[in-house]
Amino acid sequence: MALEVLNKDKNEVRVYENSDELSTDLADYIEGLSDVSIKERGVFTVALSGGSVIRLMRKLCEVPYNKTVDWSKWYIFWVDERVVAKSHVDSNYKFAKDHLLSKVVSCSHKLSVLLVVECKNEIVLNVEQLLPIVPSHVHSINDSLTAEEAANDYEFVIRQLVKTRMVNASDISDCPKFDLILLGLGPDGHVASLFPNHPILEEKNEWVTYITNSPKPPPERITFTLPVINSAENVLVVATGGEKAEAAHMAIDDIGPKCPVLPARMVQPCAGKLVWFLDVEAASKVVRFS
Ligand SMILES: O=C(O)[C@H](O)[C@@H](O)[C@H](O)[C@H](O)COP(=O)(O)O
Repeated sequence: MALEVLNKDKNEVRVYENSDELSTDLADYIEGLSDVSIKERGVFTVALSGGSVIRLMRKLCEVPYNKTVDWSKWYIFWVDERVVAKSHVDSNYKFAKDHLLSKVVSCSHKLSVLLVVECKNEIVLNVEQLLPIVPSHVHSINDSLTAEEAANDYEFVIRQLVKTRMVNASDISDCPKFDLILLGLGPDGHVASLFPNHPILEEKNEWVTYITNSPKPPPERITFTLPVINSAENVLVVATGGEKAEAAHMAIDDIGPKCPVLPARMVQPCAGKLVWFLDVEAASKVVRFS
Protein backbone atom coordinates (compact mmCIF):
# COMPACT_ATOMS: atom_id res chain seq x y z
CA MET A 1 0.00 0.00 0.00
CA ALA A 2 1.16 3.55 -0.73
CA LEU A 3 2.65 5.51 2.20
CA GLU A 4 1.26 8.69 0.68
CA VAL A 5 -0.98 9.61 -2.23
CA LEU A 6 -0.45 13.20 -3.38
CA ASN A 7 -2.80 14.97 -5.75
CA LYS A 8 -0.98 17.32 -8.10
CA ASP A 9 -3.38 19.12 -10.41
CA LYS A 10 -5.27 16.30 -12.10
CA ASN A 11 -2.42 13.85 -11.60
CA GLU A 12 -1.77 11.41 -8.79
CA VAL A 13 1.57 10.68 -7.12
CA ARG A 14 1.85 7.46 -5.12
CA VAL A 15 4.81 7.11 -2.77
CA TYR A 16 5.98 3.71 -1.49
CA GLU A 17 8.23 2.66 1.39
CA ASN A 18 10.35 0.51 -0.94
CA SER A 19 10.39 -1.01 -4.41
CA ASP A 20 8.75 -4.20 -3.17
CA GLU A 21 5.65 -2.33 -1.97
CA LEU A 22 5.66 -0.32 -5.18
CA SER A 23 5.87 -3.46 -7.25
CA THR A 24 2.89 -5.07 -5.50
CA ASP A 25 0.68 -2.01 -5.91
CA LEU A 26 1.82 -1.54 -9.51
CA ALA A 27 0.74 -5.10 -10.33
CA ASP A 28 -2.58 -4.50 -8.60
CA TYR A 29 -3.15 -1.25 -10.47
CA ILE A 30 -2.28 -2.74 -13.86
CA GLU A 31 -4.52 -5.75 -13.20
CA GLY A 32 -7.39 -3.34 -12.52
CA LEU A 33 -6.81 -1.43 -15.76
CA SER A 34 -6.53 -4.67 -17.72
CA ASP A 35 -9.82 -5.89 -16.24
CA VAL A 36 -11.73 -2.73 -17.07
CA SER A 37 -10.40 -2.56 -20.60
CA ILE A 38 -11.08 -6.24 -21.36
CA LYS A 39 -14.63 -5.92 -20.01
CA GLU A 40 -15.23 -2.81 -22.11
CA ARG A 41 -13.44 -3.65 -25.37
CA GLY A 42 -12.28 -7.25 -25.14
CA VAL A 43 -8.59 -6.28 -25.37
CA PHE A 44 -5.92 -4.45 -23.38
CA THR A 45 -3.31 -2.50 -25.34
CA VAL A 46 -0.12 -1.82 -23.37
CA ALA A 47 3.06 -0.04 -24.41
CA LEU A 48 6.19 -0.86 -22.40
CA SER A 49 9.40 1.12 -21.85
CA GLY A 50 12.89 -0.18 -21.26
CA GLY A 51 14.74 -0.27 -17.95
CA SER A 52 13.69 -0.89 -14.37
CA VAL A 53 9.94 -0.57 -14.96
CA ILE A 54 9.98 -4.08 -16.44
CA ARG A 55 11.50 -5.60 -13.30
CA LEU A 56 9.06 -3.60 -11.19
CA MET A 57 6.18 -5.27 -13.09
CA ARG A 58 7.43 -8.72 -12.07
CA LYS A 59 4.67 -9.32 -9.49
CA LEU A 60 2.21 -9.57 -12.36
CA CYS A 61 3.75 -12.99 -12.99
CA GLU A 62 3.22 -14.11 -9.39
CA VAL A 63 0.22 -15.23 -7.33
CA PRO A 64 -2.52 -13.96 -7.41
CA TYR A 65 -2.06 -11.91 -10.61
CA ASN A 66 -0.78 -14.81 -12.70
CA LYS A 67 -4.20 -16.41 -12.14
CA THR A 68 -6.35 -13.35 -12.56
CA VAL A 69 -4.84 -11.37 -15.43
CA ASP A 70 -6.22 -12.39 -18.82
CA TRP A 71 -2.91 -12.31 -20.72
CA SER A 72 -4.48 -13.68 -23.90
CA LYS A 73 -6.26 -10.34 -24.40
CA TRP A 74 -3.11 -8.24 -24.01
CA TYR A 75 -1.62 -6.51 -27.07
CA ILE A 76 1.94 -5.47 -26.28
CA PHE A 77 3.94 -2.63 -27.83
CA TRP A 78 7.08 -0.66 -27.00
CA VAL A 79 6.96 3.06 -26.24
CA ASP A 80 10.58 3.14 -27.30
CA GLU A 81 13.13 0.68 -28.58
CA ARG A 82 16.85 0.68 -29.12
CA VAL A 83 17.74 -0.05 -32.77
CA VAL A 84 19.69 -3.26 -32.19
CA ALA A 85 19.00 -6.93 -32.95
CA LYS A 86 16.22 -8.45 -30.87
CA SER A 87 18.76 -10.88 -29.43
CA HIS A 88 21.07 -8.02 -28.35
CA VAL A 89 21.49 -7.34 -24.64
CA ASP A 90 20.41 -3.70 -25.21
CA SER A 91 17.09 -4.63 -26.84
CA ASN A 92 14.04 -3.51 -24.86
CA TYR A 93 12.10 -6.36 -26.46
CA LYS A 94 14.65 -8.90 -25.20
CA PHE A 95 14.66 -7.37 -21.73
CA ALA A 96 10.86 -7.50 -21.48
CA LYS A 97 10.80 -11.01 -22.94
CA ASP A 98 13.42 -12.35 -20.53
CA HIS A 99 12.11 -10.66 -17.39
CA LEU A 100 8.36 -10.49 -17.94
CA LEU A 101 6.75 -12.00 -21.02
CA SER A 102 8.48 -15.40 -20.87
CA LYS A 103 7.59 -15.68 -17.18
CA VAL A 104 3.93 -15.13 -18.00
CA VAL A 105 3.98 -17.94 -20.54
CA SER A 106 5.53 -20.44 -18.15
CA CYS A 107 3.14 -19.47 -15.32
CA SER A 108 0.21 -20.01 -17.65
CA HIS A 109 1.47 -23.44 -18.70
CA LYS A 110 1.61 -24.51 -15.07
CA LEU A 111 -1.91 -23.20 -14.59
CA SER A 112 -3.16 -25.17 -17.59
CA VAL A 113 -1.94 -28.39 -15.96
CA LEU A 114 -3.69 -27.42 -12.73
CA LEU A 115 -6.82 -26.75 -14.71
CA VAL A 116 -6.92 -30.29 -16.15
CA VAL A 117 -6.64 -31.80 -12.67
CA GLU A 118 -9.33 -29.56 -11.28
CA CYS A 119 -11.68 -30.21 -14.21
CA LYS A 120 -11.62 -33.96 -13.42
CA ASN A 121 -12.88 -33.03 -9.98
CA GLU A 122 -15.64 -31.14 -11.73
CA ILE A 123 -14.51 -27.74 -10.59
CA VAL A 124 -15.65 -25.27 -13.22
CA LEU A 125 -13.02 -22.72 -14.12
CA ASN A 126 -12.88 -20.10 -16.80
CA VAL A 127 -10.53 -21.74 -19.32
CA GLU A 128 -10.08 -18.50 -21.25
CA GLN A 129 -8.58 -16.78 -18.23
CA LEU A 130 -5.66 -19.14 -18.20
CA LEU A 131 -4.38 -18.68 -21.72
CA PRO A 132 -0.89 -17.22 -22.08
CA ILE A 133 0.19 -14.19 -24.08
CA VAL A 134 -0.49 -14.76 -27.78
CA PRO A 135 2.80 -14.36 -29.74
CA SER A 136 1.05 -12.49 -32.58
CA HIS A 137 -0.15 -9.89 -30.06
CA VAL A 138 3.44 -8.93 -29.25
CA HIS A 139 4.40 -6.06 -31.56
CA SER A 140 8.14 -5.55 -31.43
CA ILE A 141 10.01 -3.45 -34.00
CA ASN A 142 11.53 -4.85 -37.18
CA ASP A 143 15.20 -5.14 -36.21
CA SER A 144 16.47 -5.58 -39.77
CA LEU A 145 15.75 -1.93 -40.68
CA THR A 146 17.52 1.38 -40.12
CA ALA A 147 16.23 3.61 -37.30
CA GLU A 148 14.21 5.75 -39.72
CA GLU A 149 12.74 2.75 -41.54
CA ALA A 150 11.96 0.97 -38.27
CA ALA A 151 10.09 4.02 -36.95
CA ASN A 152 8.03 4.29 -40.17
CA ASP A 153 7.35 0.58 -40.18
CA TYR A 154 6.26 0.57 -36.53
CA GLU A 155 3.94 3.52 -37.11
CA PHE A 156 2.45 1.68 -40.12
CA VAL A 157 1.78 -1.41 -37.97
CA ILE A 158 0.04 0.72 -35.33
CA ARG A 159 -2.00 2.56 -37.99
CA GLN A 160 -3.34 -0.78 -39.29
CA LEU A 161 -4.34 -1.80 -35.76
CA VAL A 162 -6.08 1.54 -35.23
CA LYS A 163 -7.99 1.07 -38.50
CA THR A 164 -9.38 -2.22 -37.22
CA ARG A 165 -9.89 -0.62 -33.77
CA MET A 166 -7.74 -3.28 -32.13
CA VAL A 167 -5.94 -0.22 -30.82
CA ASN A 168 -8.45 2.48 -29.87
CA ALA A 169 -8.41 5.86 -31.64
CA SER A 170 -8.33 9.08 -29.67
CA ASP A 171 -11.49 11.20 -29.80
CA ILE A 172 -9.55 14.43 -29.45
CA SER A 173 -6.38 13.94 -31.47
CA ASP A 174 -5.29 12.11 -34.61
CA CYS A 175 -3.52 9.53 -32.47
CA PRO A 176 -3.92 6.03 -31.15
CA LYS A 177 -5.33 5.75 -27.63
CA PHE A 178 -3.40 3.00 -25.88
CA ASP A 179 -5.11 1.64 -22.78
CA LEU A 180 -1.85 1.91 -20.87
CA ILE A 181 1.54 3.49 -21.50
CA LEU A 182 4.28 2.64 -19.00
CA LEU A 183 7.21 5.02 -18.69
CA GLY A 184 10.46 4.97 -16.75
CA LEU A 185 12.19 8.20 -15.75
CA GLY A 186 15.80 9.14 -16.50
CA PRO A 187 17.83 11.21 -14.00
CA ASP A 188 17.89 13.96 -16.67
CA GLY A 189 14.07 13.91 -16.88
CA HIS A 190 13.81 11.87 -20.07
CA VAL A 191 10.96 9.46 -20.69
CA ALA A 192 10.78 6.93 -23.53
CA SER A 193 13.56 8.12 -25.90
CA LEU A 194 12.49 11.75 -25.56
CA PHE A 195 15.51 13.57 -24.16
CA PRO A 196 15.78 17.17 -22.86
CA ASN A 197 16.31 19.81 -25.55
CA HIS A 198 15.94 17.36 -28.41
CA PRO A 199 13.98 18.66 -31.44
CA ILE A 200 11.70 15.58 -31.45
CA LEU A 201 9.99 17.03 -28.38
CA GLU A 202 8.30 19.35 -30.89
CA GLU A 203 7.09 16.56 -33.19
CA LYS A 204 3.36 16.95 -33.74
CA ASN A 205 2.56 14.81 -36.80
CA GLU A 206 4.43 11.53 -36.51
CA TRP A 207 3.29 8.83 -34.10
CA VAL A 208 6.67 7.12 -34.02
CA THR A 209 9.95 8.85 -34.72
CA TYR A 210 13.65 8.08 -34.36
CA ILE A 211 16.89 9.51 -33.04
CA THR A 212 20.49 8.65 -33.85
CA ASN A 213 22.15 10.70 -31.11
CA SER A 214 20.64 9.48 -27.85
CA PRO A 215 22.67 10.71 -24.85
CA LYS A 216 21.82 7.40 -23.17
CA PRO A 217 23.44 4.55 -25.11
CA PRO A 218 22.80 3.02 -27.52
CA PRO A 219 22.48 6.12 -29.75
CA GLU A 220 19.92 4.84 -32.27
CA ARG A 221 16.38 4.52 -31.03
CA ILE A 222 12.77 4.79 -32.10
CA THR A 223 10.17 6.33 -29.84
CA PHE A 224 6.51 7.24 -29.52
CA THR A 225 6.08 11.00 -29.76
CA LEU A 226 4.51 13.16 -27.04
CA PRO A 227 1.12 13.44 -28.82
CA VAL A 228 0.81 9.63 -28.75
CA ILE A 229 1.86 9.37 -25.11
CA ASN A 230 -0.55 12.15 -24.17
CA SER A 231 -3.43 10.50 -26.02
CA ALA A 232 -3.29 7.34 -23.89
CA GLU A 233 -6.13 6.39 -21.57
CA ASN A 234 -3.63 5.77 -18.74
CA VAL A 235 0.00 6.73 -18.31
CA LEU A 236 2.11 5.46 -15.41
CA VAL A 237 5.55 6.89 -14.71
CA VAL A 238 7.54 4.55 -12.49
CA ALA A 239 10.79 5.58 -10.76
CA THR A 240 12.85 4.40 -7.81
CA GLY A 241 16.06 5.61 -6.18
CA GLY A 242 17.55 8.93 -5.15
CA GLU A 243 19.13 9.61 -8.54
CA LYS A 244 15.62 10.23 -9.91
CA ALA A 245 14.59 12.63 -7.09
CA GLU A 246 15.50 15.91 -8.79
CA ALA A 247 13.88 14.88 -12.09
CA ALA A 248 10.71 13.77 -10.30
CA HIS A 249 10.54 17.07 -8.40
CA MET A 250 11.02 19.14 -11.55
CA ALA A 251 8.50 17.09 -13.51
CA ILE A 252 5.79 17.05 -10.85
CA ASP A 253 6.03 20.30 -8.87
CA ASP A 254 5.20 23.80 -9.89
CA ILE A 255 8.64 25.37 -9.78
CA GLY A 256 7.87 28.60 -11.54
CA PRO A 257 9.29 30.25 -14.65
CA LYS A 258 12.80 28.84 -14.16
CA CYS A 259 11.45 25.36 -14.86
CA PRO A 260 13.53 23.68 -17.61
CA VAL A 261 11.82 22.02 -20.56
CA LEU A 262 11.70 18.53 -19.18
CA PRO A 263 10.25 15.66 -21.27
CA ALA A 264 8.73 14.06 -18.15
CA ARG A 265 6.94 17.32 -17.37
CA MET A 266 5.50 17.35 -20.89
CA VAL A 267 3.69 14.10 -20.16
CA GLN A 268 0.17 15.42 -19.55
CA PRO A 269 -2.53 13.14 -20.94
CA CYS A 270 -5.22 15.22 -22.72
CA ALA A 271 -8.11 13.18 -21.37
CA GLY A 272 -6.45 10.18 -19.75
CA LYS A 273 -5.08 9.65 -16.26
CA LEU A 274 -1.45 10.09 -15.20
CA VAL A 275 -0.20 8.33 -12.07
CA TRP A 276 3.34 8.48 -10.73
CA PHE A 277 4.66 5.43 -8.84
CA LEU A 278 7.68 6.52 -6.77
CA ASP A 279 9.59 5.01 -3.87
CA VAL A 280 10.46 7.32 -0.95
CA GLU A 281 13.88 8.07 -2.37
CA ALA A 282 12.62 9.10 -5.79
CA ALA A 283 9.90 11.14 -4.06
CA SER A 284 12.27 12.76 -1.55
CA LYS A 285 12.25 16.16 -3.29
CA VAL A 286 8.58 16.23 -4.29
CA VAL A 287 6.80 19.06 -2.47
CA ARG A 288 4.30 17.68 0.02
CA PHE A 289 2.17 20.80 0.56
CA SER A 290 1.54 23.32 -2.15
O1 LIG B 1 14.94 2.18 -23.30
C1 LIG B 1 15.14 3.08 -22.54
O2 LIG B 1 16.27 3.49 -22.26
C2 LIG B 1 13.94 3.72 -21.94
O3 LIG B 1 12.72 3.37 -22.34
C3 LIG B 1 14.11 4.84 -21.00
O4 LIG B 1 13.18 5.87 -21.13
C4 LIG B 1 14.05 4.23 -19.59
O5 LIG B 1 12.74 3.83 -19.28
C5 LIG B 1 14.54 5.26 -18.59
O6 LIG B 1 15.85 5.63 -18.93
C6 LIG B 1 14.54 4.74 -17.18
O7 LIG B 1 15.36 3.61 -17.09
P1 LIG B 1 15.68 2.99 -15.66
O8 LIG B 1 14.36 2.82 -14.98
O9 LIG B 1 16.36 1.69 -15.93
O10 LIG B 1 16.55 3.99 -14.95
